[in-house]
Amino acid sequence: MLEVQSLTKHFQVGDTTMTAVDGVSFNIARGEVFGLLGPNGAGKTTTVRMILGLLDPDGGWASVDGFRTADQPIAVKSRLGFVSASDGIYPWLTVREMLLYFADLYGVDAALASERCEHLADRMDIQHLLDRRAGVLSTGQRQRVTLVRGLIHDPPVMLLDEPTRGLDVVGVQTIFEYMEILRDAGKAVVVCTHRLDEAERLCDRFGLLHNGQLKHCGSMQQLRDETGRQNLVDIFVDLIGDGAGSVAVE
Ligand SMILES: Nc1ncnc2c1ncn2[C@@H]1O[C@H](COP(=O)(O)OP(=O)(O)OP(=O)(O)O)[C@@H](O)[C@H]1O
Repeated sequence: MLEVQSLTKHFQVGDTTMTAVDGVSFNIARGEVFGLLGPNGAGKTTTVRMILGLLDPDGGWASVDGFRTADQPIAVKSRLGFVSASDGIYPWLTVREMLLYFADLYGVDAALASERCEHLADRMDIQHLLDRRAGVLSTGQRQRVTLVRGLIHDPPVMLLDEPTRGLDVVGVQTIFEYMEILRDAGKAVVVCTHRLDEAERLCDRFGLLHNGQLKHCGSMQQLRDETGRQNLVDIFVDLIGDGAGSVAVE
């Protein structure tokens, strides 16, 4: 469903060229949750921005549901849902108005959008918030609304960038519930995070990025067999040595 092949991106930093993403390849099937993991600066966000079509790759390609980002950016965007910790909301709209507005931006038929809005509001327990102004929501309520918004156009592929950043224990639990909804719906999901403990519980397969390169890719069992280590923290410690301190393990 999501295919990433030899994606590469260089940046010019002063007089030197640095390679932020270096020939990264992976595939994600329907109903699969893939953790794109790595310490700060590993290249996670740059990879996601190339998949979304926000950044042109210097090499390689990404395709969503058979459509390549570089060739058919609109078709790709309509098939992607994106949720990030820094998502904004429209404070003067009610939650319902905002959700329907986003559905409309994606060209979803009005009757279908209303139906989806009710269904997702039920699943994510925000029915009681639909007629409130988005600007008055608490952080946790806002998070739920943002998660619903990412699904309003029913995309087959979801990208979640640091979805648990800044959330309390209830907020983190919400992400786990959301992930079940995505799995049930057969979405192909990419979760970018440096929270290895959460990733281990959330994801079916993992891609371990370091210095722009995908060093390991596979299920937890495959990674264990490949590295002889039992968990992601130990695998990363081996991979990046002293730099492992920048990977959150709490
Ligand atoms: N626009 C840019 N210009 C120059 N360098 C950049 C640019 N964007 C990213 N980089 C560099 O590319 C590397 C990868 O950055 P990226 O944001 O993809 O990492 P990340 O894995 O998402 O990190 P984090 O977990 O800290 O968000 C970093 O060294 C970063 O400084």
